[in-house]
Amino acid sequence: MTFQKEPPHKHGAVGRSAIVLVNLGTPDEPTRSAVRRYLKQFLSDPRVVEIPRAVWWFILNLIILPFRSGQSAKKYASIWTAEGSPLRSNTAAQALGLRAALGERGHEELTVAMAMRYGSPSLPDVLAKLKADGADRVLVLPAYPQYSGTTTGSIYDAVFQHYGSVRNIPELRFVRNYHDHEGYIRALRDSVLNHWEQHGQPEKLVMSFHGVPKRTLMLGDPYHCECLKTARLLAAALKLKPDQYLVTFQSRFGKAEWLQPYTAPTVAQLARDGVRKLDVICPGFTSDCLETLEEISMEVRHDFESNGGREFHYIPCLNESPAWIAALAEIAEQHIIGWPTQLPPSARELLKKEAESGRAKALELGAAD
Ligand SMILES: C=CC1=C(C)c2cc3[nH]c(cc4nc(cc5[nH]c(cc1n2)c(C)c5CCC(=O)O)C(CCC(=O)O)=C4C)c(C)c3C=C
Ligand SMILES: [Fe+2]
Ligand SMILES: [Fe+2]
Repeated sequence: MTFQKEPPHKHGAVGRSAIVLVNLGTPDEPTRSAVRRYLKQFLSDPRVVEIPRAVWWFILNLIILPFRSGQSAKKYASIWTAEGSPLRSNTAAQALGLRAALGERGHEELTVAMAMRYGSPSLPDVLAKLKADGADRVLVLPAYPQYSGTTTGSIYDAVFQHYGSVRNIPELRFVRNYHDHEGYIRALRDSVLNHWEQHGQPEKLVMSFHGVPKRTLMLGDPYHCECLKTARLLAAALKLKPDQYLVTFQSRFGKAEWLQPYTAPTVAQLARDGVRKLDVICPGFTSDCLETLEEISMEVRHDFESNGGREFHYIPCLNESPAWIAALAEIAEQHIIGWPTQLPPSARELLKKEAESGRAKALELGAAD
């Protein structure tokens, strides 16, 4: 093992605190080659696909990547905006919002950055930049409310792996989940109630979560359980009776059985059973992305309408909603207990001097990236 080279530790150097909001990641462009690069990194993660490496290498490189890259690129093109991939721009906006919210709560010393597990800005690059800018306390905040080894667990892996070659490791803290956090449930409830104020209440509310292979549930992954708890709490907050809502799982990948019931066939069946007005919300996604904007709001909408459904509404993700940013700030605050809130006077002096010597930009790192 060789460790990364660092300048000698400066006596009395000022430590800073940082939060990294980490999301899944997304391609850099909606093109076949960029999607291929992204899918290759994503689907080579042993946390995501638990098949013996040698077997998977052939399936991935000879079947999945050649066929899926082009198909997925077309889907990405259908949701791309002037700001790029919605997942990335939404996560960046959340990081900026979180920085502002924490500032208002008196945490002037905190830096907030966003990073992606796959693609850019890459988690190792962001962690290295934070360290270079003097952060010696880092809170890793995954963008996933429900813990799964396939998502949250994989972010932890990438963090551990990065610091495996660092000599002077910062203090690390991790958010594990917030599927039952009051602020998160409140933000979801407000978003549904606002929607109903404008569009009226539907006959049924479908809560659609991203699926995982059923096998991972049997092998101890708590994800399924946490999704069901979120759904129960949201239903209670909305005072819904059991026959007014359903929990489903979307985005099945591959041939194996995934968590059931599957979203698309369930919605089609509801339409055939005579449901005319339906709302779908995706509480497991905190940012709108391909899986919500294309799969739910386009494909599943089509499945509903072509089976006799009349009125389909997709309720957007929390994205930058003020209630969600406030909840994120609460979640972060609950994990940084004991960290200094204010910059010590000596640090203010130092920042001033560094600003004068033109290094201010480097210290003002983070969300602006
Ligand atoms: C919200 C939690 C998520 C879980 C759990 C999850 C598991 C999981 N996903 C795949 C395969 C794919 N997912 C893809 C996109 C995608 N997945 C999530 C979130 C979770 N995935 C998000 C937010 C996104 C959207 C990314 C974006 O750029 O907008 C894709 C890529 C798109 C496609 O080609 O369909 C794949 C592939 C597996 C195998 C898995 C669990 C084992
Ligand atoms: Fe996924
Ligand atoms: Fe999908």
